Amino acid sequence: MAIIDPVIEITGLTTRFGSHIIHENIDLTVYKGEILALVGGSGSGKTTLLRQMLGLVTPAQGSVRILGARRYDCGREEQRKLRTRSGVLFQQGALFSALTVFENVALPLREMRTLCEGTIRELVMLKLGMVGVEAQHARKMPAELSGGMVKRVALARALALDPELLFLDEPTAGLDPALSEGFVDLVRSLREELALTVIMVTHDLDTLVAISDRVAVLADRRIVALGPIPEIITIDHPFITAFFGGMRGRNALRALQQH
Ligand SMILES: Nc1ncnc2c1ncn2[C@@H]1O[C@H](COP(=O)(O)OP(=O)(O)OP(=O)(O)O)[C@@H](O)[C@H]1O
Repeated sequence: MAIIDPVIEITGLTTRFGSHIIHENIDLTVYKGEILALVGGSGSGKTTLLRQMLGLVTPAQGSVRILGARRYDCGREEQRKLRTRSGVLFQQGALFSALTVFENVALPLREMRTLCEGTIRELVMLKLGMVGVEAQHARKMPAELSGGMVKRVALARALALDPELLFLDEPTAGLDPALSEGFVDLVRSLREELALTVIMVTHDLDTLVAISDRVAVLADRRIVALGPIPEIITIDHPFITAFFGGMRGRNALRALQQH
């Protein structure tokens, strides 16, 4: 896969909540077609950085360019377009509990206000099929679904508008290892099929090893390491040593060597 075009360009980004500085002068470029994983300790600002790429948290300083547009300095129409070009799977509140599976996936399509009911129906069923959810589940309520199925439906909703960028916040949290593996395989094949760029926050080493092309490590308010895993693990930083050096880290890295 040729990785050349930058689709996200963050430069000189600083984030403050009151007197609390979360990020300081961060630069990060994400390239078209790659899966970039953001890792870091609890509270290091991973989710906040993801939300800044999505236009949900304004940085104190710096610039965020998404698909060539300035995220925090463009008109309303441009903002709306950018939103439709990004799909998001948040860790919490993945689905609206009062809506059926069908209506959850239909929601972003209805918000477009341009599609007729027949087209919406076709697209919803297509997206559910893409993530391996059978048509019979479309009428179910989220509470009737297994954890793995909820994630798949949320992914179908994230893909509803055919996004170019897919943002995943802890996509495998709460799934057992077999379900995690299935979900990771799904993301990998969708990336190939749909030419997606994926930005993912994860604590899960197995997921990280299985699908990330590059990893960005957030610590000390900065990105202290950025690159493929074999490069990252050579960097001498306490977070990296603790994260990759434990028993789970060693097991996950062994899996990487066997790939
Ligand atoms: N809206 C907000 N107002 C004030 N503080 C915030 C806000 N959002 C996040 N924070 C603080 O910013 C810091 C970074 O939060 P963030 O959720 O980005 O970290 P994280 O790396 O994703 O953590 P975790 O792995 O625990 O989810 C935390 O100290 C958090 O309390």
